Amino acid sequence: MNLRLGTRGSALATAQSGQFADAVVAAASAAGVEATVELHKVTTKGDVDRGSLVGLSQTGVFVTALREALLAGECDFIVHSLKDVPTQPYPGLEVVAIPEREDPRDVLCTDGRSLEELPQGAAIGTGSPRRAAQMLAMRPDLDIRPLRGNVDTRLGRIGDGLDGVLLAAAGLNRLGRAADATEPLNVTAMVPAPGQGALAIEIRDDAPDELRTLLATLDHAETRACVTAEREALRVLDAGCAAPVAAHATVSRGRLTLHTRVIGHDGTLALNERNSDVLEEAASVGRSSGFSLLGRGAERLMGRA
Ligand SMILES: NCc1[nH]cc(CCC(=O)O)c1CC(=O)O
Repeated sequence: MNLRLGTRGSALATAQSGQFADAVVAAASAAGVEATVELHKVTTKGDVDRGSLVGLSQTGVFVTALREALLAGECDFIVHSLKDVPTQPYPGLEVVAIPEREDPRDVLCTDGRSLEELPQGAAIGTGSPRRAAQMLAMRPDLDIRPLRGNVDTRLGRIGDGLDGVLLAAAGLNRLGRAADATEPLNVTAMVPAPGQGALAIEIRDDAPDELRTLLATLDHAETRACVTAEREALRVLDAGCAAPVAAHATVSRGRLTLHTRVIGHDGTLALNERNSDVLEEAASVGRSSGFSLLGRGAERLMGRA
């Protein structure tokens, strides 16, 4: 099989697509099939826009161009950062695998100082309302500044107007920049974004069985259950990647526990919901968490009521 993997051109997208391509070749070889994977570069609107995340009118700007290239037959499959993928299904496409998740945590990157060591009023860059609000809940004195751009650009701002920046551990790890993470933030203080650290592999729904079967071997059931719960909560809350909504599921002894948090923009008010059940009920755990939060006034916190 000679396969074409559609990818964005950013360093992070290229790194994670390249790593996944290697995994596909290895999985094929383990199954006694010879496969090659060639990266096909696609430019997306999200790579061009440089505004703050909050300013984007809709979620999914990073994924639409890739999906169109896949539907047009320019490539055979695509790899997304799951947290950038809108919750509604896309006609004609199918998520065939969700590989094992990377570190789901957010990290603080500074010149070496921990969060505790940063002075009163220190300037922290993030374009994410979820990160901003939870950061302010921990340290109300911090000066949260808007920040966008690729990981390199963001790291470059440390010591250049900013004392620190907030990033996903997964992105740094995939770029081989784990050493730039000064302090990983625990998932209770800084609940991650739904799907953070996970990838979603998409094919056309008329993809050949051989390709479908090969990619499906890279699915990780536990990760799939966790992100199903997280994204179902997000879907019920009708929130996108720019909303101050956090959801993180873990699995222990066959049970899945989902922690969902909706935070007011200044971090002073938050609603938390914890639900757990067997893995098979992942979607219903997410759904009931979302509905409980709506019943408790989540819409007001999200600024919609
Ligand atoms: N919204 C940008 C984005 N989309 C995916 C990642 C990397 C982390 C992941 O794969 O979940 C990042 C960068 C970041 O949030 O620091």
